[in-house]
Amino acid sequence: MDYILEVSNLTKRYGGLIANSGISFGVKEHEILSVIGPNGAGKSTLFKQIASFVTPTEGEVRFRGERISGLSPHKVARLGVVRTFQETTIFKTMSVRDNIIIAHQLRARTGLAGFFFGTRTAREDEAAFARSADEIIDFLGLGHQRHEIASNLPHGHLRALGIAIGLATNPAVLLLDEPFAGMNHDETRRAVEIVRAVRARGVTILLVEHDMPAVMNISDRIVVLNFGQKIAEGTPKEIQENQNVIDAYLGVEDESIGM
Ligand SMILES: Nc1ncnc2c1ncn2[C@@H]1O[C@H](COP(=O)(O)OP(=O)(O)OP(=O)(O)O)[C@@H](O)[C@H]1O
Repeated sequence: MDYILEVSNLTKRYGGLIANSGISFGVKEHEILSVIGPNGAGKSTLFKQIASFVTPTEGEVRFRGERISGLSPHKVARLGVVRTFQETTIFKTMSVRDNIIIAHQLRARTGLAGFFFGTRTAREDEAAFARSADEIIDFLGLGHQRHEIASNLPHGHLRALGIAIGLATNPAVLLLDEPFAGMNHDETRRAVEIVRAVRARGVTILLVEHDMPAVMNISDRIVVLNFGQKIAEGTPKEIQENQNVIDAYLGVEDESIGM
């Protein structure tokens, strides 16, 4: 089986604490794969290692067969593995459109300096980026907010802007960090549709999420972590019926696996 992304024996220790222990799995091209697990299970650590924000203690991540562990997050993003930017990396005082245009710089011929100082190549790039930004805005249904300052956006739209910024970097694999957190039912339904539409553009999607109904609805496959280890992997139905998973979630008050 050819995987677009392969996680092999990934282990991360923080002093005596083992945040991830010997985690292995593959991600198929164009699938939506969710990583779930109770609080502190090691999901964020796994994501940070895949996007190379954190270097593994042992093991490695391969993208299209090439080892990406140890490369800078910037390089990994350029190769096509992009973690959606947290709200903190959205420029709050800039418009939706300008935020997305700037995100295109990640794949630009010139650096940010050219963008700000107006070199010719940068000006050509900027026109192309503006067209692409408008296309992404329309695709994500953010048209009414195009010129809105990011800090004025309601929560759901801010999340959509995060996805838009991720898309602007033209990813092959998009890592979504709790894309449905803090959303009401309608916002979640819309966000699920957006994620599906992003996949339909040919993007492979990995997500960490606590909203179990949404995870069960959207995922092709699910990887379950508990205490830093992978305890299960399978389709939503297989995961819901897996005794190890049910046991891991028993006694956890604020989470359920949607049964
Ligand atoms: N930089 C760090 N230094 C020390 N310990 C860390 C660090 N990052 C994470 N940990 C620990 O590693 C374990 C796994 O944390 P992680 O954030 O990956 O879990 P999680 O499954 O994402 O949790 P949540 O669902 O609450 O976000 C936790 O015990 C956490 O305290």
